[in-house]
Amino acid sequence: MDFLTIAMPKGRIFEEALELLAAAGYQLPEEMEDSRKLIVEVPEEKLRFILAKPMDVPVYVEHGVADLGVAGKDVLLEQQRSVMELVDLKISYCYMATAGLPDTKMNDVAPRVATKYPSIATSFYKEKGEQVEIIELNGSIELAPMIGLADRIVDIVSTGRTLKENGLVEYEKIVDITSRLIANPVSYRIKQQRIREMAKRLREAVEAEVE
Ligand SMILES: Nc1ncnc2c1ncn2[C@@H]1O[C@H](COP(=O)(O)OP(=O)(O)OP(=O)(O)O)[C@@H](O)[C@H]1O
Ligand SMILES: O=P(O)(O)OC[C@H]1O[C@H](OP(=O)(O)OP(=O)(O)O)[C@H](O)[C@@H]1O
Repeated sequence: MDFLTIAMPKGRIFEEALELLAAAGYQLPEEMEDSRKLIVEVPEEKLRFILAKPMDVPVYVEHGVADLGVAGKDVLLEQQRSVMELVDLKISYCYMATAGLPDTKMNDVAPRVATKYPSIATSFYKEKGEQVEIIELNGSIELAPMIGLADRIVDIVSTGRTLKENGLVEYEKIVDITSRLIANPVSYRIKQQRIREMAKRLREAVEAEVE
């Protein structure tokens, strides 16, 4: 069967993305949310889902093993892969910001910035004309200023609760983040009709949600 393959991020974005697909009229099995299966085929809709780590979604799409994917704008900005961004799904809103201990200046000599997003952080400070050393971490980024590893962090803020509970404050907002529907450029050409139809239906569902 000629499936459209969609790479979906497990975790935070997954549920909202499924809800949006349902709102766009796609009939998906209910057990998809609780299943541990990594490939889910829905023959009735001619769809196949690959359940991937959020950071890996653009990798599958760039290599063409997935025609489409759902990825956070943070991941897209960080990785700059050769994929097409088709629809702003307006789900999983958060933003990227700098933060640190209150009332502290950046170290004049060798300022250090901890982050899971080295490329975004580098561009941000470069644009400000500040030279910083980037320290790449994989999570619990807020620890870095608390234990003296870095002067600032570049990380995602959603409710602000993690910063607050750890005595940190936000300094600069960098960019708003939502999830996007992305496509492999070759798939887009070859399966244009189906992909454009899905993009259109999702766009309409997003509009209906916003209203
Ligand atoms: N509070 C938040 N923290 C992190 N990511 C968020 C938040 N709110 C929305 N997002 C979006 O969700 C995506 C991350 O999802 P999730 O937290 O499930 O994965 P992850 O932290 O990258 O993966 P894992 O923790 O499994 O390594 C981000 O790319 C971002 O677009
Ligand atoms: O503003 P808030 O609502 O508190 O959300 C922001 C926090 O959530 C994310 O971490 P996550 O929970 O993904 O854990 P991690 O530190 O392991 O990445 C992010 O890195 C912040 O730490």
